[in-house]
Amino acid sequence: MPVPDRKGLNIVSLDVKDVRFPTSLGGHGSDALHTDPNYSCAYVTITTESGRQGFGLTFTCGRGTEVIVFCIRTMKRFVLNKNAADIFADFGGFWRTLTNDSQMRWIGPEKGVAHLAVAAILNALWDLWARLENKPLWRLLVDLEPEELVSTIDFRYITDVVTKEEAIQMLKSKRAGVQERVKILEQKGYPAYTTQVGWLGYSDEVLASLCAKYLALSFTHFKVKVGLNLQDDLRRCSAVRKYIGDDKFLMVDANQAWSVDEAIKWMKALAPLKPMWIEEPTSPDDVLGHATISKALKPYGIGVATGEMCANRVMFKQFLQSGGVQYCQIDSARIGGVNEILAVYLMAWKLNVSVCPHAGGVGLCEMVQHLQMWDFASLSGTMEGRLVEYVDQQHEHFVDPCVVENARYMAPKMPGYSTEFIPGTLEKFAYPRGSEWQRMFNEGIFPLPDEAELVNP
Ligand SMILES: C[C@H](O)[C@@H](O)CC(=O)C(=O)O
Ligand SMILES: [Mg+2]
Repeated sequence: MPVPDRKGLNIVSLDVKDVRFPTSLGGHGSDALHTDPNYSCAYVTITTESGRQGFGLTFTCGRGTEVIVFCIRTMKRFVLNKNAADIFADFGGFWRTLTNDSQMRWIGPEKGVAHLAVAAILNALWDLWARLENKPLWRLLVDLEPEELVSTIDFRYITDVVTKEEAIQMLKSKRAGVQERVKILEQKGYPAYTTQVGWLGYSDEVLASLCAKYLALSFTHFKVKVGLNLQDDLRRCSAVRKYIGDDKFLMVDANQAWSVDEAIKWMKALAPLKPMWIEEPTSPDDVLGHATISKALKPYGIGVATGEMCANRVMFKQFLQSGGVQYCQIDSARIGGVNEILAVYLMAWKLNVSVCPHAGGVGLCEMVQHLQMWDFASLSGTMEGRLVEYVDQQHEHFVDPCVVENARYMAPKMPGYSTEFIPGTLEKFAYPRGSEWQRMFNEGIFPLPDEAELVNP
């Protein structure tokens, strides 16, 4: 195991900040249910005795970020004064300590605010580990021996689909071609699709100009938000289909707007526009509902995608087992960090479902590219039927922003998980005291926050 020397790696601080960007002003990121999101995150910085740092975040839509910040502060006790090398040497064991504390698990377990907090902390730890190894995270994952990688995963609740031993065998069977696939990633990157054209708050004119922009950037797959009004959806999706032509791909995303029967009816109406998938047609918890929708839409060639609000590996297991999902959308900031996401990739591969990561949020594009590149190099060995979402927002705030060229993510080169903000970002966008927020309050662009938010230092 490439576990760093323990010297200097005692964790001496865990800092967390509420960071918000005023994206609702332009309708960026808007969908049927999140009509005015301010793209935000709880941003964690972990520092060791020797001054080494790891940065991690979980994505939110504005209000409520302070709740996650509080939860992360409560969880500090599980991290402070631990030695980072000890954590990495038994990452699976540490994962259980963090997610299954006998008192805190009552507010989860492994779901909701508690799990979002866990994700931010674990993302910071994985970033720290990759930095200590002087590798981008995807290379750290690829270079771990199958036994080492698998030791980071908690297999409790999923052994009926995949066991530790089976996972090791799956990874070993792919070892032979790993270096060739790494070269392919370094030379050609990984295919992306764009959601930027179709936020629900965008006017028809903006949608038209963005279609032209992303076509010129060589994108072949375009996702459009739907679900508020069928006539509007028909008009917007017809326009996009007209702009992109029949040889490109259209995906639609309802962000949980419908009941099961409504989803089927609505999608039958959109079927002539040939959407490749309907994303989050109904409640993210309704496994059997998704299976019903998948079955009903199969004859129309429409698959079902979900995962960005899937609570944990157990829910993913059921979606994958039930035939409720044809495109599995892992999210780097919702479930329990890389450790739990690896479990989902293993189950999806075994159950023959393509993983197409969700990335509509702050820093998600930066993170999920690493995970999907690991999948190509070490597990699935294929890019067939797989794409990583790309939204062109907030990249300028990252020290190592994702780079998308010719509609492909270029392989990250800098050490870490690409999660560190540039210094000015916290000064400007920490909520509510950042200079940009102060300016917007003074100018009346946003109301002063209420008491709950003000208690956040
Ligand atoms: C609120 C977010 O922008 C959400 O709409 C993102 C999403 O559903 C996606 O990227 O997919
Ligand atoms: Mg979505």
